[in-house]
Amino acid sequence: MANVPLSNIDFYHKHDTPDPQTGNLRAFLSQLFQDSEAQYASFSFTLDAIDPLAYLEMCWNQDQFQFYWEKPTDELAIAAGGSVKHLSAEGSGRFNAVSKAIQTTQQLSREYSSVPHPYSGMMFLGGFSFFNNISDGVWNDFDPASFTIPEWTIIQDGKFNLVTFSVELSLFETARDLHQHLIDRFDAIRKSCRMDKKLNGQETPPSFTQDISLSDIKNGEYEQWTSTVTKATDLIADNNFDKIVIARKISIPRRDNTPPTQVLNSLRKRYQNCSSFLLHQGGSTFLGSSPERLGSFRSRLFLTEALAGSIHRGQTESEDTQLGQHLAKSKKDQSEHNFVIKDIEERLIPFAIDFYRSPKPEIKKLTNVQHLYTPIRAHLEEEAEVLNVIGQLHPTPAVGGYPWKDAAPYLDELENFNRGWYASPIGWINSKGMGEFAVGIRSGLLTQKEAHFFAGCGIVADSNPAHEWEETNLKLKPMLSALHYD
Ligand SMILES: C=C(O[C@H]1C=CC=C(C(=O)O)[C@@H]1O)C(=O)O
Repeated sequence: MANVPLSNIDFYHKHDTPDPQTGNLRAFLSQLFQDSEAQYASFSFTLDAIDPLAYLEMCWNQDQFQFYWEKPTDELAIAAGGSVKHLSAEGSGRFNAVSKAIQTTQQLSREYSSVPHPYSGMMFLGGFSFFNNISDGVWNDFDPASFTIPEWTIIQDGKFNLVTFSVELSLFETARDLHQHLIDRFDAIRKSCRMDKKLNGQETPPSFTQDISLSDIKNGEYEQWTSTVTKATDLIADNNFDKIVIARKISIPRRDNTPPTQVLNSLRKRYQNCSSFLLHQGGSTFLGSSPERLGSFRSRLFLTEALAGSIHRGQTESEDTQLGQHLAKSKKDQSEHNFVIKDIEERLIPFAIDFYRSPKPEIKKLTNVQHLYTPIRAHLEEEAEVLNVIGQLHPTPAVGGYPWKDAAPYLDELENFNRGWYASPIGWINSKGMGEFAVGIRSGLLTQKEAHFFAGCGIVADSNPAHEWEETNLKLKPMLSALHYD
């Protein structure tokens, strides 16, 4: 978490560890091996004072699934690694397919926890592609829907830490073998934490600062952008649709050696009210710091939001306030924002018993940009499946268009790249029916050879290409800075 420095790791072997003398765990294990339906199991134990990002950094394994999520203002951080099971799907039915696969896996899973805690138990970590399928080879490591049950998860919830180990039971012959495995995993975490203290005493290898700035990137891309935005406003004037979100992709050869965990460390410090995320699979890393929540859910309560309409931050407090007021009054930004509210509410109707939003947008201030922001709170119907709700909301007009069915066919033609997982739902679900999905914006994809950065903005009837260009530059800044590209 932001207030726990990377170097300040400590870890205690407490009374509730998988100690051979722990009666409850032994009883659970022997029952587990008599349960003919059980195929997976998870084991949660408390930990003291550990920064999940520090642990992930220390045991980073390029060849394995790795995950990180942190929203400092919510005091929640999740680090995870390894893969017990991977669920994937594609096409328009991918949300439903993953939802069903998760339910089936949960029915076959058993859970032990040394403490009753909402974050104990198995987690499903992953996300979805923007479109039903992915046509660009740079996203080869990411399926259109991809969720992993990690081997280990460390969760920091406020000041409380929990570690969970998940296993596939067929890999263990006896309860004793599994018990030994848990002891070994626990000891390995302890040892790694000791090693980390040494590692943190060493100098971090310097990363090569790049001589690439946003003004260099401008070149021919600016002319292309102007013509794309003009085409979009022409299509709006011809009544094809009301709004479309056009994005840019910048691809740069990778010459820096900044570890992804360091990028995340810088993002979580600078963007405390954002969800900083990292998904590493098959050697590629998709990461970012998203200000936009697509949905978070706890039981039947579902929180989502409209986030659209942007302006830069001021140099002084008064300039900043004036800019915020200007944004709140801007007709162009209001219309951009209102399409998002209207569409989210329309899409929630089939799933919600009721929903509420404040009548006027608030201003959400990030380090370099401020947005119009309207939180929306809904109570879902008993039978609503949250991943299907997420699938219905995606893409909101904050990243897609309005009406989406009319704008969608033009997006491919206007943007000259496939979005992959950019602007898609990224997040987690746990065994208690809690979860959160951010919209994967302010993000980048790191492959072995290249870094790809994405940023888009909402185009409405009176959008101006030059202003929108500057807005995308502001939105690119967090990732470019975190990777030393500015
Ligand atoms: C599409 C992006 O931002 C969206 C979220 C907030 C504000 C936006 C805007 O003002 O255009 C965009 O709708 C992006 O950052 O890539």
